[in-house]
Amino acid sequence: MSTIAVVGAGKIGEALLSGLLHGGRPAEELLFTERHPERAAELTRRYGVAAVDVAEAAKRADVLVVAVKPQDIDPVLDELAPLVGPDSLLVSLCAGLPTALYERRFVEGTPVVRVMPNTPMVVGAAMSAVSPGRYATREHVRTVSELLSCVGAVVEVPESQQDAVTALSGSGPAYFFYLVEAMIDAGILLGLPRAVAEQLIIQSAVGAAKMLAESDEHPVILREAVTSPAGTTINAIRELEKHGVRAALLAAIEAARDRSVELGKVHEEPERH
Ligand SMILES: NC(=O)C1=CN([C@@H]2O[C@H](COP(=O)(O)OP(=O)(O)OC[C@H]3O[C@@H](n4cnc5c(N)ncnc54)[C@H](OP(=O)(O)O)[C@@H]3O)[C@@H](O)[C@H]2O)C=CC1
Ligand SMILES: O=C(O)[C@@H]1CCC=N1
Repeated sequence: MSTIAVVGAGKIGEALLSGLLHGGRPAEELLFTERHPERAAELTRRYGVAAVDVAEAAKRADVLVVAVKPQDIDPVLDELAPLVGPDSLLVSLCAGLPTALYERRFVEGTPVVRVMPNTPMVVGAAMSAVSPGRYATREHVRTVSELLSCVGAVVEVPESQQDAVTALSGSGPAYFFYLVEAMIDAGILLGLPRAVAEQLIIQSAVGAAKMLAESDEHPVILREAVTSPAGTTINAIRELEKHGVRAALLAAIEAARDRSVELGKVHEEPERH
């Protein structure tokens, strides 16, 4: 039995707890820390997982998952520093923060694995990318990858690619939700009842995602199969091109990557003496 503690059970921390429970991990093997007692009580009621303080989390957990906002990391590092060491295993889900930041603040040799997951972990369909820090061994990477494989797919990438991964799959679900939201609005514009528009678009999204995942065809081929000569789809595609939607996506994802880099830079600090 191994215990996993999530430090900061907000959106992604809760998604991880919920996904692990959904994947069959017993509640007794999970812990979390939260700074608002009402939020902690609500999560314990909802999931049957115990809320503890950071000291207890560090003492009892085999894997400590840090899931606070990058802007909130400093006090968490200060709290964790005297409690962790080479026998611990730290997992950071924080966008932009390099493993080197943790390594600088912790006892030398403390293993850290950087992970960029995404919220579909609540339904066992996450995409998580893992990168070992300087002191993380293959065994540490295996432990973290096995843990995450209970809540979706896992890929290992060099840490230098994590800002791009964050922009692509970390934020990725938001782009799809945004697209779905806009397409539902289009249904309203065309006079459909909202409930009908929602059903049409969500089922089309699920169907398209299933085809992307299950067929061997490239997305271009799948799109071409919908685009009949002189038909309806090509008229829509022409408008998408005219409005620069492809360029907008490239720029949007580049901006997300830049923000991830920036979040890491804010924490680029000189060695503490
Ligand atoms: N949301 C997402 O889809 C993804 C998020 N991430 C990363 O996960 C991290 C969390 O993001 P997200 O879940 O969206 O953010 P949230 O703000 O929802 O969650 C962060 C949680 O940490 C709590 N917290 C802050 N400081 C402490 C502390 N000292 N001790 C205990 N708990 C604390 C916050 O409490 P409070 O409410 O008081 O602030 C909050 O509940 C970020 O670093 C983000 O980059 C990574 C991949 C995807
Ligand atoms: O928006 C964010 O900063 C986080 C990281 C990836 C997804 N959500």
